[in-house]
Amino acid sequence: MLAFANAKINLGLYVTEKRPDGYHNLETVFYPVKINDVIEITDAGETTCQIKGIDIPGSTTDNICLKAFDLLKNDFDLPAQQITLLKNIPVGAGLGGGSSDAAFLIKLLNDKFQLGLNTHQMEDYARQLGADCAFFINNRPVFAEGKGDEFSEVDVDLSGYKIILVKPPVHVSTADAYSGIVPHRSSKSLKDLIQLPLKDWKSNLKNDFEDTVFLKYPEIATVKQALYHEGAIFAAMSGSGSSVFAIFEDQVKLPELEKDNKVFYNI
Ligand SMILES: C[C@](O)(CO)[C@H](O)COP(=O)(O)OP(=O)(O)OC[C@H]1O[C@@H](n2ccc(N)nc2=O)[C@H](O)[C@@H]1O
Ligand SMILES: Nc1ncnc2c1ncn2[C@@H]1O[C@H](COP(=O)(O)OP(=O)(O)OP(=O)(O)O)[C@@H](O)[C@H]1O
Repeated sequence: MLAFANAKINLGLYVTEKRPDGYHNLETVFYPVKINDVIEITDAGETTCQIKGIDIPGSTTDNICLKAFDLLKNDFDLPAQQITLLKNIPVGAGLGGGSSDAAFLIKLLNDKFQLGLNTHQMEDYARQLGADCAFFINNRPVFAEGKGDEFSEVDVDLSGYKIILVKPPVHVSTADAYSGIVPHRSSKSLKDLIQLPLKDWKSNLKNDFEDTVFLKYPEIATVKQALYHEGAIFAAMSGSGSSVFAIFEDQVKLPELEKDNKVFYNI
């Protein structure tokens, strides 16, 4: 069986306070985008994970897909599986790639072995694997708070626009990015700001990681400026970086940006 695990971007991201458990509370809107990893599971003599496509730093045995499998195996009698992952989502890019793989594997195992888990039960398993993971179970635009895994409805539809994503050749560690942040409560809730017309997002929506990450990696700020120069209605770094997305009215070609970065069109 196969699953196509898409990525996400963050429309606004406010880090509001440090939690006693060392994590941070935040406000963000998760929005799914069409850059997909492909996950295949087949019955096997032992459970292993084989990775193709983009290289993932670290050992294959540390892959989050194996953590997801082991989590469900603790509660269900699952036969060994060969997990094959075709990695297309840039790694360490603020796109939730690993979290998405884990969430889609949970959904795949639920379907293949008819575990009978509903959306909320799968979200509870996903929460144990990462702060970004639970979003990918329902996989629809949503307002998120808490660690990023407490959801409420939001009405955002960008299907009439062209979304471009630019990945500079920079890997940003999420933990490092959070360690550089001074949490603060924003004067207006993102729940209200996100309802503004798209043309007003540039002056109202912010990603709190940009201030510190741009200082350390100015090439990411340069990409954002270039996207606005090319006519983007809204552009921002996604998550803790390093990728930058931009929303355009119409198709664009970005030959200058393609020279130094990986560019994904119309995601
Ligand atoms: C930056 C975002 O991408 C925004 O969507 C997410 O908050 C990151 O989520 P994630 O990559 O799934 O993060 P995890 O793998 O759960 O945590 C990685 C590290 O990031 C920090 N972390 C993560 C999420 C959060 N709400 N507060 C944190 O402080 C912690 O140091 C944690 O050890
Ligand atoms: N299947 C996987 N795909 C990508 N990274 C994985 C995977 N399994 C484990 N990892 C580890 O998780 C780290 C974070 O990867 P990921 O691509 O999720 O970062 P990200 O896109 O910045 O995510 P986020 O937006 O949640 O910060 C990687 O550096 C890698 O070492």
